[in-house]
Amino acid sequence: MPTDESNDKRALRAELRERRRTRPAHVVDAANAGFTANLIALATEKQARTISAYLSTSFEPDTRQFLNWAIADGRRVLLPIARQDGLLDWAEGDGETETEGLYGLPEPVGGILGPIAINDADLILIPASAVDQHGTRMGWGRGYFDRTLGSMEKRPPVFAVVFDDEILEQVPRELHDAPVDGAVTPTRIIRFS
Ligand SMILES: Nc1nc2c(c(=O)[nH]1)N(C=O)[C@@H](CNc1ccc(C(=O)N[C@@H](CCC(=O)O)C(=O)O)cc1)CN2
Ligand SMILES: Nc1ncnc2c1ncn2[C@@H]1O[C@H](COP(=O)(O)OP(=O)(O)OP(=O)(O)O)[C@@H](O)[C@H]1O
Repeated sequence: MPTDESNDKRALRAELRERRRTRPAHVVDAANAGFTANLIALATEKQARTISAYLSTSFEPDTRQFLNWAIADGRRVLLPIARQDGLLDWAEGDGETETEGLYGLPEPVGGILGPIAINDADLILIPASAVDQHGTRMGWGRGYFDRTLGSMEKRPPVFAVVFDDEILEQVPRELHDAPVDGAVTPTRIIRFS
């Protein structure tokens, strides 16, 4: 039976998804310039040679300008490929080729690395629908990143990438939820703990 928390999450996610879909284009453009600047600042600060991120859709915080910078700067970029079994494979991004994966999300092409490839990352940038002041993160409801982070013995810094109004007072928390160390928004780099 679904718990109260999982029902709360579903309702909240629907609201957050709607907010992303209705954000005016000029607001999104300004936000994306901020994401790029803050993601570059964070990767530079962490001296991250291998960075795990995601290929954004048009409703998500833009990672593409950041990824282009990272690749041009000689950094290795790992991007997720959603598997049927709930795990994530990874492939290196080349800044050009991509395809549509399971669920219609953009994914890298070729050179599939298994789930443990994430262990090479010096910095993990993950999608989220919301995070709260304690670093509790809510994703999009399939548990991919909870499973991925939960399987890691040693985690590098993990930052969620969210719009400012997705930093909430409190996010419903379930036992399997893996907390994040911080969040990157268009205006701030936030550290929890
Ligand atoms: N660009 C991008 N790539 C990504 C992610 C992401 O959030 N963004 N992921 C991040 O994890 C993984 C895919 N995660 C997914 C998470 C949920 C659904 C999905 O269909 N959700 C349902 C709601 C499910 C529920 O509430 O139970 C839906 O949207 O209708 C699809 C993919 C891997 N790749
Ligand atoms: N470590 C785990 N092991 C097994 N199942 C898990 C794990 N983490 C999450 N799940 C399952 O995945 C489903 C979705 O979980 P939840 O609602 O927390 O996802 P989410 O955090 O929104 O997703 P994501 O991590 O993909 O962004 C739940 O049914 C949960 O039981």
